[in-house]
Order: sequence, then C-alpha cells, then structure tokens
Amino acid sequence: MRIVGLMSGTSLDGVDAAWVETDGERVGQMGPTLTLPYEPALRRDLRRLLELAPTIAAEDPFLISCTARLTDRHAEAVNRIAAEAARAGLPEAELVGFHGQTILHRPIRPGDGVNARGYTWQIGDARALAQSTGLSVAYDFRTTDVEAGGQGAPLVPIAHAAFAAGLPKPLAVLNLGGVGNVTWLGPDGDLLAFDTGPANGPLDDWAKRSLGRDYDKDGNLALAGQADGAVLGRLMAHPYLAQKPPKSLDRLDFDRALREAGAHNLSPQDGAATLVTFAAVCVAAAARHFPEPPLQWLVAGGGRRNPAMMRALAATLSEPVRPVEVAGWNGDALEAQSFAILAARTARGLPISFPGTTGVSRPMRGGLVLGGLL
Ligand SMILES: Nc1ncnc2c1ncn2[C@@H]1O[C@H](COP(=O)(O)OP(=O)(O)OP(=O)(O)O)[C@@H](O)[C@H]1O
Ligand SMILES: CC(=O)N[C@H]1[C@@H]2OC[C@@H](O2)[C@@H](O)[C@@H]1O[C@H](C)C(=O)O
Repeated sequence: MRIVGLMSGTSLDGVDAAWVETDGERVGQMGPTLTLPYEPALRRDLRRLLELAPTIAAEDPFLISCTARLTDRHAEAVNRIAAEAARAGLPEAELVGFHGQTILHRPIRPGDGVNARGYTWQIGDARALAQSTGLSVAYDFRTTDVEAGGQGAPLVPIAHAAFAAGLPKPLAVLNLGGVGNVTWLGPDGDLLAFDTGPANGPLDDWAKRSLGRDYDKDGNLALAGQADGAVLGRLMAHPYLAQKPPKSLDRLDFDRALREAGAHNLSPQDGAATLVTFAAVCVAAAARHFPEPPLQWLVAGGGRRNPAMMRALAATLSEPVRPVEVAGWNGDALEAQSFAILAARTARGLPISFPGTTGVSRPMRGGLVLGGLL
C-alpha cells in the first residue's frame, strides 16, 4: 500500500508527514517527507489546550477551533506530500495514517484500583481530513489498547522493528520528542518499549519562560550552564524512573515534580542544563529495565539535534549513542513513517500493540478506517 503517515507530537511544533510504501510488516519505497510548522498562534493555543484538557467540554468552541485548525494543517501536509510524490513519479497514496494531537493521556498507573480505566485523547477530525484529501483515513490508534487495559503508548515499536530488520540486536531505538520513548529490540525478535521520561517538552517550556524562545536551539543555553546536583537528586527520586514497564506519560506529567524540585528557580542556563541532564538520566534509568544491554542506541526526534542532549546521553549511557541517520533512517520523519506502517497494519487487521509495548495481555489490533478501504 502507498500511505501518507502523519504525526503531530507532544512538542506541538508542527505536523510531520511522510509517503511510504508498506504492507505494515516490511518497508518498501520511501517517498517525500516534510514538517509543516504550526504558526505561533496555533502552537500557543495547543499548549493552552493541554492545560485545559482535563476539564474541557467536547463542545467547547476553543477545542473545536483548535481541532479544525489542526486538521487543516494536516490536510495541507497531505496535499503537499501528494504533490511532491507526483512530481517524483510515485503512484498516488491510497490511505492516510492520522495520529492527531494528544491533548491528554491518563493510562492506568500503579496504585490505581482494580476497576480503574485508562484514558487517552487525540484531537483531529478524520472525516474532514478524508473529505479535504479525497483519501481513506486510518485514525484513533490508541483507544482500543487503552480500553483493553494497555498504556495506549508507545505504538511506534512495531514500526521500529520493521525498520531495524537486518540490524544487529539487541538494539535500542530512542525517540526524543516532547516526551522520550525507547524501543528495545532483542536478538530473538522480542520487543520491550515504554516512555523514558520528559525529553524536550519541559526544555521548550523553560526556553519560552526564561527567554521567550520556542526551544533551546542547538543546546546553546544548556551548554552554557551547569546541571544543578540538588535539583537533579530530587528529580531522580521520582517513582516513574524505577517503575517497571509497561508505562507511558502525559506531556505534563513531570511539571509538578520539576516545580517542586526547584528546577524553575535556576538561571536560564543552569535550568536548561539540568533539564537536559535529567532527560539523559531518565534514559539511563530506562536501560535498567532492559533484559540485556543494547549494542548501540539509535536516536530519533528533535532531541538528536541538540548537542547538549547528545553529549549528556553519551556521558550517561555505557553504549555508543548515534543519530538514526547512521542506519540510513530519517530521524525527523521516523514517527510519521511509523504511522504509515501502523495505518497499513490497521487496514490489514494486524496487531499494533503488544504485551511488551503497551502491556496488553495479547497482541491487539487498533485504529479505525474511514473511507473506501475496509
Ligand atoms: N536544532 C535544535 N536544537 C535543539 N533542540 C532542537 C533542535 N531541533 C529540534 N529540537 C527540539 O526537538 C523538538 C521537536 O522534536 P520532535 O519533532 O521530535 O517532537 P515531537 O514529534 O513533537 O514529539 P513526540 O516524539 O513526543 O511525539 C523541539 O521542540 C526542540 O525542543
Ligand atoms: C499518548 C501519546 O501521544 N504519546 C506519545 C508521546 O510522544 C512520545 C511518547 O509520548 C510516546 O509514547 C507517544 O508517541 C509515540 C509516537 C508512540 O506512540 O509510539
């Protein structure tokens, strides 16, 4: 199948799109990719929506407006990719993999009662996207898993496995977006995946708060500062780090802990250095849950563009840490490409989540398809 995969991640910086030929198990031809950045007003409104999400009503005009603007940007991304693919002589896509934008993620956590139910919320109007692109749309990838008692995240691990076919194992694939997530691929095809902890999210908030910038470009702020040992020590005691997988995070889950640990009282430089070091410490803590150490870490997502982050990871982890480009992958498009693979799996009725990834009791299908395909 020819699919346009879309991902709007927790960094809220824009939508990534990628044209992929795949049957959901193997990756065929890879077509054009792009990131369509959100205009500052949409970025600001989505950030505000994260705060409002726990109490907002489904019919709230602000929510409806954010959903419509977000969907429009996704349609624009699909149409641009389609035009680029046509220019490159590629066949037309038949399906879109539409993740949407997570505005709230509250899966089951340790200590929840036996009758507790998880909850996850991705906004985006699949019907409107199908109409404005003329394509079938696979969407709502996380709900079935959460309803079955899974974490609903991360979902990209099965796609990581497809990309990593042929690479030496054990291998760790680390995505550093707003939140970090890791996939450990074992030598016998085993898969263990979970969210590591905060990655760029709190750092972006810090750059905004202390300097009015969207993010710490090239890690300049962090590289000029010193991580604060006392703040780090308090953060390292957070129970999430020791908690056994499966586990996953909301974009704001560490906000209170960061405030209470005193991270917001530091200078802009020391605050950034502390947040970068903490993101790396979370990854090192994640590695303690692996069945055996990986041969190497392949890093995707915007965090790999931050030299302070890559340096902190190299200093904290025992194995080589490299951007996914060393394996010939595209670290900016990997999530969008992964949602193309997930869309193919949805369309074919193949499982998208597993006991080792979201903690469901058996491999689970997921996602819905709107349009002619199913
Ligand atoms: N040159 C750079 N220097 C420093 N940081 C960067 C650079 N480029 C990108 N980033 C960081 O990467 C972030 C975007 O990462 P990415 O696009 O992987 O996130 P995402 O897809 O929204 O997140 P998620 O993986 O949580 O879904 C930016 O918000 C910024 O913090
Ligand atoms: C609920 C949600 O949207 N989670 C995202 C987020 O961003 C990174 C991390 O937290 C990961 O668990 C997930 O995204 C990736 C794409 C996933 O589901 O695999």
